[in-house]
Amino acid sequence: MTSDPTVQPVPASVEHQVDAADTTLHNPQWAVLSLGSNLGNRLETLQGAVDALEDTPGVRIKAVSPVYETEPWGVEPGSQPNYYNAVVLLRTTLPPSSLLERANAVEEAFSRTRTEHWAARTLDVDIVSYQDVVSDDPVLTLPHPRAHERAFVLVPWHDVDPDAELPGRGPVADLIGAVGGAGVERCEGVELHLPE
Ligand SMILES: Nc1ncnc2c1ncn2[C@@H]1O[C@H](COP(=O)(O)OP(=O)(O)OP(=O)(O)O)[C@@H](O)[C@H]1O
Ligand SMILES: Nc1nc2c(c(=O)[nH]1)N=C(CO)CN2
Repeated sequence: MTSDPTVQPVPASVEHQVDAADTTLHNPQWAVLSLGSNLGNRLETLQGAVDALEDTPGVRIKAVSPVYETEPWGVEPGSQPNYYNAVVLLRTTLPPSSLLERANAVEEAFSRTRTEHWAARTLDVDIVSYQDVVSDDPVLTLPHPRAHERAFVLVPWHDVDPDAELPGRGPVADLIGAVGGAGVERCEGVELHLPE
């Protein structure tokens, strides 16, 4: 025990937070991100997003999926251009909130503007899952609350991790069986690359 009167006792809640951050720092966690673009040069934008994510301290991309051309989900058919979609698997020492901040910063770097819900966009970066974390916080819901019904997420994820499971929802392969693969076409001859 210190007798220094300027030293205040650290509340147990803060100690737990510091311990949790320390554990994350020494134990990189798996996260799955979904990338989408349906405005501008879609391929260039997705490649730029991969590069920017890989350039993030505390983030290492382990796999990048094939690129799919996909029909816009959740909006009137024909009301928006088709998307290019892909999924990246990464290991990260960032906590989920910092990974979301970085994802939002990468979107903004590609001139993403927020207009109405599910509007066309230059770039969308969603956190599909972060290890086995389950949270209903609206600022960061984990896993992503609509991932299980989106073939444009499930199909590329399954390509890079055939045994993947969506926490609370089950194997990705089974979820694909349930939603089907309609409106999701592999772009032959088009690839995203991990920076050297
Ligand atoms: N898992 C998540 N990944 C990314 N954003 C999330 C997540 N959970 C909650 N959000 C919140 O959702 C807000 C809106 O995100 P965004 O504008 O990208 O939605 P959207 O892409 O149009 O729709 P959707 O969420 O259905 O993909 C973000 O500001 C973020 O705080
Ligand atoms: N095909 C497709 N449809 C979407 C997408 C997307 O990335 N791909 N993103 C949305 C909002 O996140 C809404 N609809």
